[in-house]
Amino acid sequence: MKTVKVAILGLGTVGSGVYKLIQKRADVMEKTIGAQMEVKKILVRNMNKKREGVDASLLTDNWNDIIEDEEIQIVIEVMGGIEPAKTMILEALRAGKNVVSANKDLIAEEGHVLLATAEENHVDFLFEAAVAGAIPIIRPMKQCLAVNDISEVVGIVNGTTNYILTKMTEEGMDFSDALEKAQELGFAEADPTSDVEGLDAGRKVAIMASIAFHSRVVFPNVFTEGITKITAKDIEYAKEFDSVIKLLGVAHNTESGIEVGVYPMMIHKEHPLASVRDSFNAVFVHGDAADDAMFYGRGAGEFPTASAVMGDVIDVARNMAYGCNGRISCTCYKNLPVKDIGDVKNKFFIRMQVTNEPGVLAAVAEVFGNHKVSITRVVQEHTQPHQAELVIVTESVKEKYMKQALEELLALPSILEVSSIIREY
Ligand SMILES: NC(=O)C1=CN([C@@H]2O[C@H](COP(=O)(O)OP(=O)(O)OC[C@H]3O[C@@H](n4cnc5c(N)ncnc54)[C@H](OP(=O)(O)O)[C@@H]3O)[C@@H](O)[C@H]2O)C=CC1
Ligand SMILES: N[C@@H](CC=O)C(=O)O
Repeated sequence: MKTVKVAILGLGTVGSGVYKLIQKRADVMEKTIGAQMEVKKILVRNMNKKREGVDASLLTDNWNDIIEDEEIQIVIEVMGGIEPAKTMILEALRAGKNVVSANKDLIAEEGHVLLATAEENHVDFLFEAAVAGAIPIIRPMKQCLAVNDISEVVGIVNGTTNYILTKMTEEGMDFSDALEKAQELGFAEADPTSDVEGLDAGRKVAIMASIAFHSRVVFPNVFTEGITKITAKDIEYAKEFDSVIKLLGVAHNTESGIEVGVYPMMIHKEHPLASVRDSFNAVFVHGDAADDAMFYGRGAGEFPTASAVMGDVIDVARNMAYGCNGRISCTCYKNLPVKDIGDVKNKFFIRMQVTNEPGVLAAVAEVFGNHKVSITRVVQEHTQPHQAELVIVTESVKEKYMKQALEELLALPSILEVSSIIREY
């Protein structure tokens, strides 16, 4: 019986899940891949950390123990960050080792370099776990939907923020308490700023857009706005409007270029994405042949993420059995422009504090009118003796016109504060 020998880089949330799944599924590996699977080495940073249930003899903090070991055929990179992960992956690929990675930070910036290196060396570089945890989305877009002209990919792709928004909406939980809980549950990144500021979702949207539209979209192309400014009051208004607030990653392939962004959006409660709760993720894809397809599941955490990683590892091992590694390569054969956010159209919910006097509403409407912004809904609430809260909902308008209108509004003496600006889906 053959043995496929693997190395795991990182033994944190995801690495531990991968290690445990390899042990747990040992009995079926023979039937699944026609070989046994053995973890030969595990790279960690801190050799003194206590690691329950792990054979200590496998641990190393020396990369040479892995790269120089010719028996290791698959490297599973689950340590995260740009460096040293990038150098290690490139060295592994050049040494003829297949690589599986969950590292969206790196792939969203340098995926094309890693894929090209894999291709040159006839090995696999797979990364299903980098987007939406357990949900199969990379492979379905690359393979099952390959014949489609995909025009839209929209989704909830960050488990931490979806968990926080769910807890704030359903239990009135405080933002920081909900974040702490998400960290305890292993959903959050090492630096949770990536989650709450929309950067993590932005990286995933860049990866999905590149695959969906066959054109390279990198993280710096993605406009990102997080959920840190969302208040209990905004959530209350969303409920009043029969909606919920979700952090959405949105990518469209339009005639004038690719639109990519991540922002909190009010979405009507009847929409399927509105019922995606806790750390669950969901992605909608629209293709010209398939029409609408939706993918739903756990987007973060130890086993959901390890499940996706292991799917790739098993694929690599199967390819090894048939000698066909390196057959799935980069599919970015177009060079489409990515639009500036200013040229992207959205509907807006704007909540502001104004002086409570005649003519304020008319002045606000005039400013919006001057900048091509049409108003669809107005709610006004008297909050203090001489102050009111004014909520305006707009029609779809280019972001640059909304920006200009807001700048002009803020110069009006009757506008005391613009408290929230949230897009509507
Ligand atoms: N957590 C999740 O739900 C998901 C995570 N991912 C991605 O998976 C990857 C891993 O995430 P996660 O498991 O949460 O991260 P953790 O922070 O829990 O674990 C990181 C692991 O990598 C090791 N490590 C980090 N830097 C080095 C280094 N320079 N040399 C050697 N070892 C190193 C750490 O070692 P030590 O233990 O010694 O500190 C640790 O074991 C990231 O790319 C992340 O974005 C993707 C989808 C979901
Ligand atoms: N921090 C990420 C982990 C998975 O990618 C998230 O919360 O979704």
